[in-house]
Amino acid sequence: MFTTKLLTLALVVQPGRVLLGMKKRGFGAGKWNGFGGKLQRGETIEQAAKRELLEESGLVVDSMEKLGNIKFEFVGETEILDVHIFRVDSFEGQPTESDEMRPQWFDLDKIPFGQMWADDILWFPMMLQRKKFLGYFKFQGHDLIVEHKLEEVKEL
Ligand SMILES: Nc1nc(NC2CC2)cc(N2CCN(C3COC3)CC2)n1
Repeated sequence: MFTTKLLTLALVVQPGRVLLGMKKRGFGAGKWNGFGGKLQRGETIEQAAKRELLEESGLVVDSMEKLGNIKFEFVGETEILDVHIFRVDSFEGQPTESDEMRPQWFDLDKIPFGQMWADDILWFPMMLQRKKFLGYFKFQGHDLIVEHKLEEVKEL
């Protein structure tokens, strides 16, 4: 019996660079990632993605597109992480450090995949090319992908 946890992930992309945050605590601490978290009661996934980006980076979304959905399973655990991935192309504000995240811009040819979740190197290129994608990853612990599927789709 699996339970599913809905999570958001927003990647802020400007020409030639992407904004990532160093996660300072909690799940994924010590890794660079986009900005996101859980839904609050009564929130749509889009509303949660915008709220989490604002809370974690200080940025207000002007335009955002849903590009991906990846489900993550961990061997021996019964909770599936259902991550909805958004690309933000325009925003207001300056990236600001929060309790959760320390933001930093990265040139697209210098994305620190070695300090990110192991799945990122596989789907980031699709996100950067604005391709829509569905994925499934099975992890053994936090570092080893034992199984995965990743496909481009016409619509999510
Ligand atoms: N890039 C990336 N990869 C992941 N891989 C799976 C872990 C193996 C998960 C993931 N997120 C799930 C966790 N979420 C935290 C913020 O609140 C919870 C951020 C997005 N983000």
